Amino acid sequence: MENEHKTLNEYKTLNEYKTLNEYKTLIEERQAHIRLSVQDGAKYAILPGDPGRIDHIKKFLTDAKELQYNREMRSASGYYKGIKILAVSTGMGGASTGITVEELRNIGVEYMIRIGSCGALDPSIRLGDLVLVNGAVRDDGASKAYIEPVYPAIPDTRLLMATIRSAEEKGFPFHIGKARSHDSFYTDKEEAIDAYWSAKGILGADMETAALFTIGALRGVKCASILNTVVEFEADLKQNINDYVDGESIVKQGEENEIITALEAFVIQNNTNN
Ligand SMILES: O=P(O)(O)O[C@H]1O[C@H](CO)[C@@H](O)[C@H]1O
Ligand SMILES: O=c1cc[nH]c(=O)[nH]1
Repeated sequence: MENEHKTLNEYKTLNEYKTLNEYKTLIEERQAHIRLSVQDGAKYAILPGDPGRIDHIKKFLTDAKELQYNREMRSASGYYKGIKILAVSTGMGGASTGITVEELRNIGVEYMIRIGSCGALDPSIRLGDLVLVNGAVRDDGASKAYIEPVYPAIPDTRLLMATIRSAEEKGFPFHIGKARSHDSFYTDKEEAIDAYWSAKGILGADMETAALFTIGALRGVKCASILNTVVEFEADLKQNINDYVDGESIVKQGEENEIITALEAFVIQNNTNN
């Protein structure tokens, strides 16, 4: 109920609605892609790329329930230390991430943390290490569809700080730095591109963080991104991602670490808000 009213307040209070039907339509109407309505909303959402990761997040939630599964957007909700959490997969890439961010905001989500996977671009980063992203190179198409490339892709400072504090308190291996978000995996230039951004001090590569940060910031949503390293720098990309999908243990541990880091960051944020 708390979240419903937050969103509805952006429009009018209940008394100002012309009819009860108008009010009901607003809270019951499902978003086109995530298929969730204001009634499903929560203040906090954790966003994996992979719909399969929803199962792993649910293990950390009480009263976890599946909500919707449409295209690549699968959702579940539950509670972590008494706080309602939505888990919604974005699918791969900035385009579907942008749609997910917009529709989650429409149902009242105010804080979003991506829990993704990345390939390391920094040679010192090991499998399963977390990258807490403090800025992203906007090499994707979706963020550029919203605003010119000079606009920075950066997380919400306090939410980033909360992720740093929770990873530190848990003793997880992590790095703080920049990521590069891209739209391609198999062009003929990937090695040269990775070498270029590695030399510029970028820590890791993913496909969603830049769109999340850019679109989230433009829409007033507070965002952060935690990436689990599934490929070390200059290692075999296909082999490593296959190992991850097959449940290889170090990267699975990294995934668990990023889920806990995000959930604990929401607890820190929630304590600050209250
Ligand atoms: O594991 P997720 O969160 O999907 O993240 C990474 O994995 C996918 C590519 O294999 C891309 O979506 C990339 O950003
Ligand atoms: O190298 C990688 C590995 C995972 N995800 C990416 O986007 N790039």
